[in-house]
Amino acid sequence: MNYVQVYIEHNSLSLNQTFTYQTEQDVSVGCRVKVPFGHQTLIGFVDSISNQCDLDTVKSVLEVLDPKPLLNVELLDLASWMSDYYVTSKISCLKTMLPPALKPSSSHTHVIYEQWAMKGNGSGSLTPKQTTFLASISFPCKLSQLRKQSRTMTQRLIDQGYIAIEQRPKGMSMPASLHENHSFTLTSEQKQAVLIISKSNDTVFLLHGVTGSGKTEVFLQLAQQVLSSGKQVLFLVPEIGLTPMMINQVSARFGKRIAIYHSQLNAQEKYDQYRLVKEHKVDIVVGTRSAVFMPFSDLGLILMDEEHDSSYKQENMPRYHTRDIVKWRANYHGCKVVLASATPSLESYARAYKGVYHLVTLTHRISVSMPMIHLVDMKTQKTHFGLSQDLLDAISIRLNRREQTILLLNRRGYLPIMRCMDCGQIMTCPDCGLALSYHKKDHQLMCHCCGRTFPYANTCPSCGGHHFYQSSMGTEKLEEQLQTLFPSAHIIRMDADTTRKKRAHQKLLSEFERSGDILLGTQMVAKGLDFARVSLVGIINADSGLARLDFSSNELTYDLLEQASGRSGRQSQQGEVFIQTFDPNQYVMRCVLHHDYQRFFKQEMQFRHLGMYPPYVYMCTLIFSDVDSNKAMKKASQAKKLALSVKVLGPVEISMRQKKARCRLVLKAKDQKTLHDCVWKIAKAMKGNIDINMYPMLLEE
Ligand SMILES: Nc1ncnc2c1ncn2[C@@H]1O[C@H](COP(=O)(O)OP(=O)(O)OP(=O)(O)O)[C@@H](O)[C@H]1O
Ligand SMILES: [Zn+2]
Repeated sequence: MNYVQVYIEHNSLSLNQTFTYQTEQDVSVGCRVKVPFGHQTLIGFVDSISNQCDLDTVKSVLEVLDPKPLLNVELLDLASWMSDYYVTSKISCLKTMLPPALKPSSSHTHVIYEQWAMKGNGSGSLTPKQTTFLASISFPCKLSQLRKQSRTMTQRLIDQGYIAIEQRPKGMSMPASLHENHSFTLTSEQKQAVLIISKSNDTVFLLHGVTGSGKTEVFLQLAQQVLSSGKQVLFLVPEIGLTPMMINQVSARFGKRIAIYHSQLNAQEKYDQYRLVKEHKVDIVVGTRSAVFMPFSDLGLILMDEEHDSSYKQENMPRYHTRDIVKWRANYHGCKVVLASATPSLESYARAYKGVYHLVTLTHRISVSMPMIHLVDMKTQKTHFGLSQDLLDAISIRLNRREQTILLLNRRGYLPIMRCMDCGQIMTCPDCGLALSYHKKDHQLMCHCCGRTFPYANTCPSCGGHHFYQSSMGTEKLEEQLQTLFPSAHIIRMDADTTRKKRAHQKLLSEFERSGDILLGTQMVAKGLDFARVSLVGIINADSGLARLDFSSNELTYDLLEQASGRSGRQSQQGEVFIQTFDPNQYVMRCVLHHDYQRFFKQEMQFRHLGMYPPYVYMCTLIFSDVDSNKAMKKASQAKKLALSVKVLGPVEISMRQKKARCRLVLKAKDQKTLHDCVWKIAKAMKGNIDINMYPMLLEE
């Protein structure tokens, strides 16, 4: 008889509690089992196994779900480490690591594969007709199309190897022929970077390269070296939808041996990609956050692009940061890590500064200089619908020259705030207490925090008034107004509302590349885009992020402005940027004006030092929630009494979530272990739900 200790996820349990069950079946650590728990049947993971037990009564396992453990030894170890490091339940870590469909079941939609024709290295003689046919094909293209044109000639070219066939899940983007196997001659800076990283004995590198300095090519060359030595490569990107060009480049370079893993895949597609890695059928994985848990067996290199990006931090349980996982896995596999960004996180840059990471820099763009920044002082400018005359003139010039413009407004919807003109009351979400936005197309009010929507009422709930301030605007209104100002311009809007559908990002971006004049949107338009014809970037409301007064507001604003600016003039035209601000002397604006990351870093580090914030201290937030705000406050105060070894801020009441009041404590310590031990002490002593966020990137979410 086997006695197994099983992790179960249940509200009533304290962190990482296990229960003992018995079974006669074969079972190993890490297998999923179905077990009775109270009146319920739950699925748990086996934590350990023994053949003895001193309990009087032991319930039996109902079913062993996996003949072999789903996760290998490395990933099981990683789950234990994560649970300890982030003070979070081990079962949530195990669950996070696995693709949603562990086993394809008939209820899942199956992937449909398509055959693509790729250019092959054929040999042998061809008839003149076949030669003309071959020359007319623009690779890659769907095989079915070629067959329609001539079945026999297509087959002949396949037989002779002039056409190679590749299976791809339907709907997956294919490498554009333009990028086909095309690698650049590296600039001397790029060459130097590749050389340093490949020759050095250090493990973690920070590649700090200004926007448009060609970091991608450095990545690809490093990947190439590692792949030729037979090892695997993990290439992490923040958001797949925004990096179609990057994906094309990687797939064009490395062909079939690539898996692409991200949140827009359905369960079956994820499972397929996961299996490809597990069975070592691919050598390189390009993916977002969750790809960091792929079951590699022989990892040789991890590349993390835009390492500062907040999407690398998971904001629900387990609240991990991809960078931490990357370093853990690199250590396990004995491989190198390259973190890259034009605006590295303060934390990473501070480590590089101290020599913990090896700093490698790219200081120039490939063939143009950095874009020219204009800070537009909105206190003195004449504006039309929130747009300054300077920016409008610059847009007109671009329209006349058939160049492209990107506009950033970091608020979606039509009216971001509904404030009554009679009594001043703001319409708020009853669940969160935060302002509701009006969305004109759907004609409804929406809470951007919880997503709840309400029918539009043109009546103030407090005084019955019918007039609302029209002073602020979101992307939906900006689009409408730009279209009035520039009636013949082709304007494309990209924000959470226009990108709900699968592959919507790609569609909008290729529409922009083909025929767009203006791309406007939220922070999505600031990330990673590389369009040759964009020579103007406008930032409408540059101060909005600074108003938040979070400890990282300056850093996030600097990143956003510098990254957005970086989309302008990347290839041949000299770029220009107009930043609309009410405070052009604020130091973040001054640093962006000169693309001066170093100065930003030094000054911001001083503020962090004075305020005792990361990276000078280790920080954690604890949030206690309850329908009764007094109870939430009481729990927070109890926890505070346990936190003797660290500095504590709060408790303070913060915005509600799901009708529950929330109270927050902020814990800080100079020493990581002190903080870690203190949080564990609280987590063990206080049962029930505490939302623990170790090393948060923001205080307010
Ligand atoms: N050696 C090279 N010669 C010519 N063009 C190059 C070279 N390396 C890169 N490029 C081109 O320069 C442009 C910028 O490169 P890339 O997109 O890699 O920049 P980046 O450093 O990732 O910038 P960002 O941080 O803004 O994303 C791209 O269009 C790329 O194709
Ligand atoms: Zn809400």
